[in-house]
Amino acid sequence: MVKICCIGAGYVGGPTMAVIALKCPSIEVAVVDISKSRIAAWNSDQLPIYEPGLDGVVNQCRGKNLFFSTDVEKHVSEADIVFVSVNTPTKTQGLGAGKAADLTYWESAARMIADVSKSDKIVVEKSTVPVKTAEAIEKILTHNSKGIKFQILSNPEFLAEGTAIQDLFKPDRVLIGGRETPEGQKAIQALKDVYSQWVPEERILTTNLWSAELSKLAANAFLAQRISSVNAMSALCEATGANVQQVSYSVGTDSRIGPKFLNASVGFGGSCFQKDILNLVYICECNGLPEVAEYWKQVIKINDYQKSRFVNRVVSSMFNTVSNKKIAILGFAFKKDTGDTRETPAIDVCQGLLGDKANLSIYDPQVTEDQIQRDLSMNKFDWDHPIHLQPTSPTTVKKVSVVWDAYEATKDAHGLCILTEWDEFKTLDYQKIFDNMQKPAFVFDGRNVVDADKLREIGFIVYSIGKPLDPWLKDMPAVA
Ligand SMILES: NC(=O)C1=CN([C@@H]2O[C@H](COP(=O)(O)OP(=O)(O)OC[C@H]3O[C@@H](n4cnc5c(N)ncnc54)[C@H](O)[C@@H]3O)[C@@H](O)[C@H]2O)C=CC1
Ligand SMILES: O=C(O)[C@H]1O[C@H](OP(=O)(O)OP(=O)(O)OC[C@H]2O[C@@H](n3ccc(=O)[nH]c3=O)[C@H](O)[C@@H]2O)[C@H](O)[C@@H](O)[C@@H]1O
Repeated sequence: MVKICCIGAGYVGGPTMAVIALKCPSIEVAVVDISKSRIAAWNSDQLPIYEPGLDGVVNQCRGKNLFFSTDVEKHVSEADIVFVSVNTPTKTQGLGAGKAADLTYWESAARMIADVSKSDKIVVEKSTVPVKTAEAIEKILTHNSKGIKFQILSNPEFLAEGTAIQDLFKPDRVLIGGRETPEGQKAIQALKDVYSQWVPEERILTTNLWSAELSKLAANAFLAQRISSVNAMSALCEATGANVQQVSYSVGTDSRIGPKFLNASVGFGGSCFQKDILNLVYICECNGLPEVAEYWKQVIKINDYQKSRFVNRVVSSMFNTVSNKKIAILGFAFKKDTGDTRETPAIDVCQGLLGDKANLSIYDPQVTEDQIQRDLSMNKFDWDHPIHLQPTSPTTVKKVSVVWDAYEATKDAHGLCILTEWDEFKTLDYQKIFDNMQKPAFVFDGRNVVDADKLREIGFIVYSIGKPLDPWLKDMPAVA
């Protein structure tokens, strides 16, 4: 029986391995992690991450051919294929701080693999890593190998949170990069044999190592660039009276451009887009390509601009001050159908409003009070380290309350901001909300989820990102 071990039981390691176990009953899959609480949660009814459909997959395989364990060394030493899906955060100190990937966790995993291995292994990069990481890993493994042979493969993951299970069941493609030697090709074939249990042959792409590593950074950069492009247009739409949804639709019907990923928003979030683009920028700089680095940096600059533009709009509309005004925040996760708050635009928007002395009342159906308080008090990039290494008791932000209901959040509020596109925000009783708010009552829709015309009929002053402005808002320009 082929044995797979995955180091890192996070958003990628957990769902990916659960699907491999489900689709390949003849393979034994162990997912290991240094975080005891995470593994305990994977072994309980309350999984550590919220992902539609994940419970069902885990329940079908756990205890049969899918195991979660903190016994990292035992499972690595027994495995034929070792996936590494650990954190690759942005460096916060030293050379390349604020841009380069911090490979501390990767390196310690590689050293441990070399230490405990007693048989030949295929080591698979599942984490997103800088180009040429495989070469560094190869060096660590071969210098410490005691004669054992390792083949390194790059097999980046393209799943998106909230749709992880369907993305894994029906991926657009699976990408496997390996050495162009007979041993490298044999390793590629071994991994192909795993995926081909459920992924059509033509969707399994094979390349050299560096193309696979770079393709992952490139794919995320292209996706994020689309959002920054449409968000840049949203600012121009507001200035000219165009409607960004109509513009996106018109642009996206060109088959060369395509309709997906053109929704204007308060900004993109998530653990990877910013981190991976910064990483790409750093690689370009290291390779003497400052113009290319500058090009990709703009994607992040526009994203930051979009978030601060939103905050300025809120403040300027409300007579240029939100000091001691209650502002309701609906949605804190970085997108709907996940409880993940890593790099969520809500953090920057909330911090911007707190900077103007607002009182915030926050509601998100999947994010806990503890998580929100941690996010609002944590230093940039600290969130991307294993949970047990993060600050344990961050200070509570006093002007923030977290409630479990949208009606409670909006009661007596002067304004409400929609920051995540949760479906339930479309069908709230906005008449009831209006009746219980201070007047004039404002809605700032950062995701274009509400029917602005209906809300205006009720009496709200409505701002919808990228849409023609209410006369009220036109008279109050948001100048920083
Ligand atoms: N979250 C996502 O949707 C996607 C993430 N990625 C990439 O996958 C990688 C992992 O991301 P996530 O799963 O989101 O991170 P995560 O933080 O959810 O999980 C990483 C896990 O690795 C564990 N870990 C760290 N060092 C370890 C070690 N030496 N031994 C054992 N366990 C260790 C941590 O405790 C943590 O549970 C990153 O490189 C990320 O860029 C790629 C595609 C999608
Ligand atoms: O490497 C990764 O981590 C993953 O990053 C993204 O996945 P994810 O961040 O989970 O979610 P997305 O659906 O891409 O959304 C990212 C952010 O962009 C925003 N977004 C997305 C689409 C859009 O049209 N407009 C928009 O503002 C979302 O609200 C969210 O804040 C990619 O879509 C995945 O392919 C990739 O594997």
